[in-house]
Parts: sequence; C-alpha cells; structure tokens
Amino acid sequence: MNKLSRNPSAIWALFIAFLVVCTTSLVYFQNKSRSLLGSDFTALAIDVVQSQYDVRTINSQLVHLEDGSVKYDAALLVEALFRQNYRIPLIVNKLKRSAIEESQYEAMVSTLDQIKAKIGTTINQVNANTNGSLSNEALLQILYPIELEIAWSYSEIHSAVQSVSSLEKRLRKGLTILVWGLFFTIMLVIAALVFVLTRSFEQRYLLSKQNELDDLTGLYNRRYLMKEAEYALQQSDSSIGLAIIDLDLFKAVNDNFGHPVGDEVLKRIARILSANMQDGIVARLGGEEFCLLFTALSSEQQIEKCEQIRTIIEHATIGAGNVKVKITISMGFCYRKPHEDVVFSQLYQQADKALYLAKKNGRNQVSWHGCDGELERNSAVDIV
Ligand SMILES: Nc1nc2c(ncn2[C@@H]2O[C@H](COP(=O)(O)OP(=O)(O)OP(=O)(O)O)[C@@H](O)[C@H]2O)c(=O)[nH]1
Repeated sequence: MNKLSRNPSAIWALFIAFLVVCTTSLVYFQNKSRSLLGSDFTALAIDVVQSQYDVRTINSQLVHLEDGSVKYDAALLVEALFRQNYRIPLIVNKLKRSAIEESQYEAMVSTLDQIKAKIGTTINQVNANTNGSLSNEALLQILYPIELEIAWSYSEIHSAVQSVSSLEKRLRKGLTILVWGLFFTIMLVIAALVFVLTRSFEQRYLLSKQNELDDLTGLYNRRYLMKEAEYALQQSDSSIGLAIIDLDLFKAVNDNFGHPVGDEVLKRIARILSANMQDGIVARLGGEEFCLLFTALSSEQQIEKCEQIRTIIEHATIGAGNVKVKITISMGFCYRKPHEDVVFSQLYQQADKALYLAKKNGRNQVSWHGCDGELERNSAVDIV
C-alpha cells in the first residue's frame, strides 16, 4: 500500500488493467447473450409451440375419425397439415441460425423434411376419404405414423430449445452477478480514489499550513506574516501597524533555568499574545522575537493595545514545572498612515528601529513612530 501511494502511476496501471478486464468480460457476455437471446431464438420457440398445437389438432381429429365421432372435421385436419407446409421450413431455417448444436436437431430436421415432402399427397388422401374413395382405416394407417413422427420431432426440438433456454437463464444469472460485481467494484475503486484524493488534499493543506506555522509555539511564522502584511498594505487603506516584540534578558532565563523552561516561557508568551490580539495576526519571527500585525484598529488604538499587552506580560507569572518566571518585553511599533505608500520592509525597518530604542531606553516599554521615520516617542536617542 505504501509502495502504491508513493507511485501513483502504479495505481493508474492497476485501474486501467481492471477496466480492461471488466470491458472484456462484458463484451464476452454480451456476445454470448446475443447469440442465445436473439429475436430468432424467441421466434423459433413460438413456432415450435404453435406446431405442437397443430400436432394436437391432427391427433384429436384422427381420434374422432377412429371413433366415428361427429366431431371429426376434415377441414381442420387439412388446415393443420397444410400449415406444416410452411412451418417446417421456417423452423428448420431458424434452427440452423440458432445457437443450438446441429447434432441436436439433425435427425428431427430430416424427419420433418420427409414429412413435408408427403404433405401434398396426405392432404389429397384426406380429401379422398371425405369423398368416400378412401376408407377411414386406410387413412388412419397413413396419418397416425405421420402424426407420431411430427409429434416426436417437435417434442425433441422443444427439449433442445428448453435446454438452450436453461443455458440462457444461467447466462443471465452470471451476467447479473457480473454486472453487480462490476458495479460494486467500480464503486469501491471510485471510493478508494476519492479517499486517496481527499487524503492527498488534506496532506497538502496540512503541509501548506505547516509551512506557515512556527513549530514551537504554533503561531504563524515570519513567511506568513510577510505575506499577510504585504497583502494588507496593498489592499487596505486603513492604518496598518506592526509591532516587533523582544523578550527582555531572555538569555538569563535559559541560563538560570535551562532551555526547556525557556521554551515553556516562549509558549506561554505566545498564548498571552494570541489571547489578547483579536484584530490582527500574531507571529513568531524566530528566537525570542514575536510580531503583531494590526489591520483593523486606528494607530492610537494599536499603540494602546501594545501597551496593554506589555503590561499583562509584566504582571504575569509564568509557571514552567516547578519554576516561576517573571519576564518583561520590549516593543518597537510602527504604523502606516491611511493611503501612505509603504512596503513591508519599510514598516519592519522602522519597527525594528523603535525596538532598538525601547531596549536602549531601559526595556519593558513600547517605542513607536510612523513610517516617515518621524519619532513620536523615545526620540531622545538618535537612530542611524
Ligand atoms: N529556550 C529557547 N531559547 C531561545 C530560543 N531561541 C533563542 N533563544 C535564546 O534567546 C536568547 C536571546 O538572548 P539575547 O539575544 O542575548 O538577548 P536577551 O538575553 O533577551 O537580552 P535583550 O534582548 O538585550 O533584552 C539566547 O540565549 C538564545 O539562546 C528558543 O527557541 N528556545
């Protein structure tokens, strides 16, 4: 299964092979069915039944004649005999075109042909009896053997037709099973394909999501932030703000409590940032640096939010195992005024300069300015 999922062409090869098998089986069954279930075969069965009805008429008339019954009707007898004149060649032709083996009907056809050759004479003999020139006994002696032979021939042909008919039933049953089998297998293959496609889409989606997420904190990463910031700067005319957050003296946390505690602190900070940032994006840029992208609030509200988050973290006690850690953050904030033409790198650069100032001025504070580089707070220190 693993090999197959790594090699989709193998799946397609299997699927095509399966389709070829299905198509070949269907064509085979269709051809077989056509030869057995064709309209000639049905017509043959009807002709045989009708001929057997004629044989019964001949037989009953002979019995009436033998009994000297008034029910004897020479005209009916003649009609039944006469109908054999065209029914015999009709049946013989259909037999030859049918799927019945020739050996199965050869003897009957030969008998029927011989009878057909005698029918004209026989009808004359019936008429002669009606005219009184041929006795009943003489006519019965001629007609009984003929009636017997016809009855035998049709009865044998009837059996042959029935045996073909039972073959037809078996074939139809086989065909039904095949069609349902194919249907379920095709459904199964389609379901498997849908499953594989869904899984591959899910995996691609997950992969693309993972490409946008930070492993440790689960926040968005720098790549995603850049993409979203560029998009926001192009699409939105409102005030777009960017805050770079750097944990103060984080090295000391690692040094004093160990790297795993440092990781735990980073995760907690990530949770605090996410919980307090409803209108924008929180990302981890790497190391102990985070970033907030504001897309909805006014620049004053954005700065207010930065201050609020800084205070929350200042007052938070972060528990990691048995250790309780107090930490502060420094923030460099920059915003683009509405309609200002600014790209992400400019915004980032200015926010970074502001962060530098916040660190320089004693940490645990927010420093900010606009993208024009005009400092609005902590401007005491020169930025080069
Ligand atoms: N636990 C942990 N530590 C990290 C990770 N990434 C970076 N660091 C540590 O973060 C510390 C950053 O230290 P510095 O750049 O010296 O800065 P600082 O100690 O925070 O001091 P200031 O930034 O000047 O306030 C280093 O000790 C890095 O090893 C991480 O994923 N996990």
